[in-house]
Amino acid sequence: MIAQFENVTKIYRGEAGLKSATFCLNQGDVVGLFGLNGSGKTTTLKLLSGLLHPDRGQIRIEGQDPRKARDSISYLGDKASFHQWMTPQHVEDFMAGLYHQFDRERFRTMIHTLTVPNSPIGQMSKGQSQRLRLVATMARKARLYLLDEPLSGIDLVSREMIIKELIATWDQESVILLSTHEIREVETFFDRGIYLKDGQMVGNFRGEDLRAQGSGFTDEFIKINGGSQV
Ligand SMILES: Nc1ncnc2c1ncn2[C@@H]1O[C@H](COP(=O)(O)OP(=O)(O)OP(=O)(O)O)[C@@H](O)[C@H]1O
Repeated sequence: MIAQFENVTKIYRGEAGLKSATFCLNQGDVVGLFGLNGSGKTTTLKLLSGLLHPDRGQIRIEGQDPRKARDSISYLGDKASFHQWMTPQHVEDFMAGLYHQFDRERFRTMIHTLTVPNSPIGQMSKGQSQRLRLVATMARKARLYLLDEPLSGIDLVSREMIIKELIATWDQESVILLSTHEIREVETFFDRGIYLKDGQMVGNFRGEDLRAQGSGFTDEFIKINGGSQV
């Protein structure tokens, strides 16, 4: 087991953003974190990354507090992380300077396969700069990859290709936790899905169990959220 999230509650100004959530993340799994806007996905990812601290409960990454496990965690947040003037080469040098476990070769391979242009970020489209941020996050050697909405701004046709490439170049010695509400095009890539609704964890299913019942991650999402997929 890589990560353990036990009875975790996060309170924002008297209101619970996340209530008593419990789950484990195991090596080799690609796990989806599914929920509507405001359901608690970003809160969960920030808690695992050590950016937020729980008000109740316990989080362990390989037995340690997330704040002490920073080298094991690679986090793609919702905020832009690089300057507008930076090209992929600048990003590569910056990341390699910051993290000794940065794999330049993997970075270059993914830049090529995800067709990130060789131009400054300020001249890239939203989807192109999002691809670059995703590549930079995944080229770090880590045990836990936390990807907050990595498919946002990526066109419908490219989403499947991007997830496919991401998994094809992944060594499977870690776990990927990926939040999205765009499940349909990529649902076959998830081993497990964790569902959040109004800050509560309302489901934790293995893909193979759902398929054995003739269901899938999208079907469960629709069941849980009353027919709405954002
Ligand atoms: N900094 C904050 N201060 C106060 N409330 C917050 C803060 N961050 C999140 N919340 C609240 O916590 C709840 C969960 O928010 P969170 O950002 O985790 O949801 P989400 O599932 O990531 O949503 P989205 O899909 O819109 O990104 C929401 O009700 C939100 O309003």
